[in-house]
Amino acid sequence: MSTSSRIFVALDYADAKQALALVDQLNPQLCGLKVGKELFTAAGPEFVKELVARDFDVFLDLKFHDIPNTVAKAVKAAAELGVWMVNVHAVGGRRMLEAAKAALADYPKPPLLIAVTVLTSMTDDDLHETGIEVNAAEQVLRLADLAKQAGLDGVVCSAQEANMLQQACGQDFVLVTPGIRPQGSDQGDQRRVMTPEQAAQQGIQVLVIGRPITQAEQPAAALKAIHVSLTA
Ligand SMILES: O=C(O)c1cc(=O)[nH]c(=O)n1[C@@H]1O[C@H](COP(=O)(O)O)[C@@H](O)[C@H]1O
Repeated sequence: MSTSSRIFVALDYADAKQALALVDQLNPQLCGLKVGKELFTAAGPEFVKELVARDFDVFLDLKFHDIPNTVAKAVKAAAELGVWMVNVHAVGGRRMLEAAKAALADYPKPPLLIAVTVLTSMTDDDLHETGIEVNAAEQVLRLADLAKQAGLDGVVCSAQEANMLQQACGQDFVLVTPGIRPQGSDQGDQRRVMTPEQAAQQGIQVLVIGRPITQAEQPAAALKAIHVSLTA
């Protein structure tokens, strides 16, 4: 399979030392890195800068969701770190999304700005309990449409919704899909999942993969095996 999907490794570690033990074995030409809430809270912006300095494309996954002014400033702070991509929650609404987009207007090479739709850990029933009456796919479509109208570059969704969004939002709209699980690996808290091979076959631009790599006995080897499965 020849694929244009890029793997971003979710560095969900408790501290910089543990994260660097894996990063030291990775090639920035072959994968990007995602820094999320756990590692960012522990290791902070200096750690993000360190990864950028090592030439990795960094996805800063802090899922900003707040009033428009606050989110706009947070997104700007992310751009200052030199990250490649940053995300916000689409449910923050149109004005929040537009403010985030406007905050990046003056950067010659701004990070990609993407919106989280429905978390890949959520089922239709989970959504209904929060007062959302439609199913996950419909809600993903609605939020992706809103994000596109607000001028964002793409969305985070499950690979199960990729085909629907490619048709609705076009091939240039960036799809970022966590909830990727190689055949036979533990699903954990994820619910709307797909294998890396199936996801790559759909032409999804960014596959986010965490525990199947980071919890493996040999994480670098686990990543390599996934790469091989995508290019075989
Ligand atoms: O925005 C994200 O990255 C994200 C959105 C989403 O809907 N689901 C989701 O799992 N993520 C993140 O993607 C990573 C998935 O990790 P694993 O489930 O360990 O592969 C985690 O760091 C999550 O925080």
